[in-house]
Amino acid sequence: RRPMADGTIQEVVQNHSSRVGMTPEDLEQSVLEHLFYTCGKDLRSATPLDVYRAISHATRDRLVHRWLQSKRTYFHHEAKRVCYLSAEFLIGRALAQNLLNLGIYHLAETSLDHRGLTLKDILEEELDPGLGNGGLGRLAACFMESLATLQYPAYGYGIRYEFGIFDQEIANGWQVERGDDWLRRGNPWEVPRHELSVGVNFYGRVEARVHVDGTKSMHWVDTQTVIGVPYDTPILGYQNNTVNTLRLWSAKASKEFNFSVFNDGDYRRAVEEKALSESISKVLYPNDESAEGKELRLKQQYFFVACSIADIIRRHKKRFDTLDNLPDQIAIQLNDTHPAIAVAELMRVLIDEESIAWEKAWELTKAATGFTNHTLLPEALEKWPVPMFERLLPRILQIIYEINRRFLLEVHVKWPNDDERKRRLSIIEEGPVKHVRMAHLAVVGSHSVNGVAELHSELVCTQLMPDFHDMWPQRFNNKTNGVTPRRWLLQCNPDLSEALTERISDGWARDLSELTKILEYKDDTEFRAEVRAIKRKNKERLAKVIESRHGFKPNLDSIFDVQVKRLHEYKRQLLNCLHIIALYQDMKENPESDRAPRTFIFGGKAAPGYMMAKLHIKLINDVADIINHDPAIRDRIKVVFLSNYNVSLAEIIIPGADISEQISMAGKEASGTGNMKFAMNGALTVGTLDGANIEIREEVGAENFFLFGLKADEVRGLKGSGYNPNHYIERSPRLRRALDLIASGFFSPDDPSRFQPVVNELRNLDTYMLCADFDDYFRAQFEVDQCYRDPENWTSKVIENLGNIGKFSSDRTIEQYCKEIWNLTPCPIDLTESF
Ligand SMILES: [N-]=[N+]=N[C@]1([C@H](N)O)O[C@H](CO)[C@@H](O)[C@H](O)[C@H]1O
Repeated sequence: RRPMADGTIQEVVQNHSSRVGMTPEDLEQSVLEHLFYTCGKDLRSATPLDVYRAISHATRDRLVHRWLQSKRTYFHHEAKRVCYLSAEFLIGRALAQNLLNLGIYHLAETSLDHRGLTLKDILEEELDPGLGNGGLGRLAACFMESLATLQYPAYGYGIRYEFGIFDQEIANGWQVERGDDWLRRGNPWEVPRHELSVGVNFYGRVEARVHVDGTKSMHWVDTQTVIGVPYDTPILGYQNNTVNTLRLWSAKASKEFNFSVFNDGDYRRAVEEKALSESISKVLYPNDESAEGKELRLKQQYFFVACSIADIIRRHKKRFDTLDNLPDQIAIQLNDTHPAIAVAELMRVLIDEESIAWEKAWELTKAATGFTNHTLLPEALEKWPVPMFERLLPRILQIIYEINRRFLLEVHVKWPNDDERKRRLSIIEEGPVKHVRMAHLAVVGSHSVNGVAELHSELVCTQLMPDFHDMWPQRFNNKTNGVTPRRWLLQCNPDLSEALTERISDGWARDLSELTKILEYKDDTEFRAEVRAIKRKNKERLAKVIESRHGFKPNLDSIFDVQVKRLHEYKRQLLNCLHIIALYQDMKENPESDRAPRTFIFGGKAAPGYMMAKLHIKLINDVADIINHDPAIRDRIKVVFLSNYNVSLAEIIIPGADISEQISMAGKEASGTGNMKFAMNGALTVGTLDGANIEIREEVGAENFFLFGLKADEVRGLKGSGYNPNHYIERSPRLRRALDLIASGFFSPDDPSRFQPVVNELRNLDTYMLCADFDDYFRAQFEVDQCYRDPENWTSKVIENLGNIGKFSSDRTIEQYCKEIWNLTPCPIDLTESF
């Protein structure tokens, strides 16, 4: 507390050197002090988990003053901030990333080493916060890190699930789900903010009150309240002073026990009510790209949205005594339809709680809100039954109806006699049971609607929402995804990062477009040799994981051919499996055939209720079993399914890959982000012209990308003209033979008809056109083989990918969002500034 000239007392964030000193000794001292005071242990009795907690707290000590200063700076400078609302944040482990972004990774390594401890081992003690399903959740995490690195004021808002995405075990080739109790060891990276808890209403009814001045107001009464308790996680910028906040809401019963119920001796109901309300943030729904219709899911969505909107308005009113400038101070981004109810909730708060007129409230809501669509899959588009909405959120439904009434009036003005168009556009889907279309609510309530890659954004306009595009073409835009180079290169591939920094300095870590400078070394033999040596070392690390889990050491000279992503038929893991079987049959027939050895590596979870995807996992494992134990094949083909694919495993697999499989049916994968991470780590892509593959190929050069398959318009054309898979099976002996082998039960001697459903789907429907793309895929894979056996040619392609991948940094994506949707400007943090 410093007395100022004008007599006022100023608060300055102090940092006492011993506590946050940046020398190895200081850090070592802090770790020992936390071991003692925080964990109640000394070095002799400390477990690796204790050391992990101690160094995590010591690291946290070194960011807290930045965190506080960031908040104060934004408040003081009235900085506009983005609030990224997402039901998923797949943030991965925090310690290594935070040490790196604080610039003290090596310091930590040294100070632990000094005590005979290995940072690498300690890092393994951290459990992955699996608060997401896949790409959408990880994208939100990459975005938060880029926002902080680019010094933009930002809040991430989501749910603090007690159980994240399930842990996947493979038992006898089948996926088995285990609860992911990720908090069982505590979490040093979160800070509860009980004082900012919010009450959220459910159920009840709405009553209208007419006031003496004739005005009417709506009141949502007899509700059941659940408390949302915020837990804050710091999001550090890369080597700057910015620390933004990820605020995740946890549900708590509003009152411990409903004593009146309790006193009536209905103990069970008392406990049930408590458990019921706290079940809201209990578990993440494990569906990727398929809408979950359960009432608890709608409760989860409204819960975190209502908490977040209340928090946003509370903070705004603390600074301003008007809400008129809300859109100048806040940008709200809806990460898919999961938080779309925010449009109606913001309206409710502005009208019912802030007494703002409907029209004004609507202008504020639209101006403040943006919506991102991440998928075209019809089954992923969320719509909720009106009766469920009525029961759970009666006031919100009323507001949605009024939004829709006014919207359809706007449609009527433009297309007076087009009832069919009104029916298509309506937020309410007519039918025996009416439904609320959440994507429609999001578009109507937003000033911006974007897709996540050029092709996808185009298909959003032409396929998914043509009527809305007709209505508001100016709202639709594209923001091609990106990934943070801090986690997905600097952290997961330190050797390659060093080789780059040695030659082009470390500017690339902040601005990935600087990677083009490495192209000057394309013909540099030393660099080329280093690129190969680094890949081999990373393959070795991956091979160790495979050996420890599957008991065999993959051949490091083999092509590490990797497909890791959620299991979904449109991602076509089955096509990859068909190629493996065809290759196997070829090798059996021509044992002398001279092909490069391959290690096929799969990983990915299937939604627990998605039986076909689970059957594909079983097929891959059964095929692996047969081929891996076939003496005729030796190690020329090895197949492995690595269980429990998550962010941490990806950080080991991706740097060790030679081939990145991005083989979805064109028009189905909105973007993909794994494709970007692989190319950034020196893998070459085998892919279709789908999602961001198209832009990756444009950037790295067609000659450095193994392309195959039908284009999106060809897929639509063929489907339109009655696609018949048999037409392709008859013309492809390899494909037919592979299908016959599966159908024969060769890979499932214990249950010969196990995979009949897989073969039937391909022969009768082939929804994702594997048969149409099979031969071309086989051809592309043959090109991979040929190229791999020419290491100089391969290395050139790898360097071309590395040098031209800069576009796919989430920094570029975030800059575009900030300039074109959120109208945000950076707000650097000065630690000496006092307020
Ligand atoms: N939901 N969803 N969509 C996805 C992914 N499955 O999470 O979002 C990702 C992030 O936008 C996309 O990369 C991916 O193509 C798309 O399928």
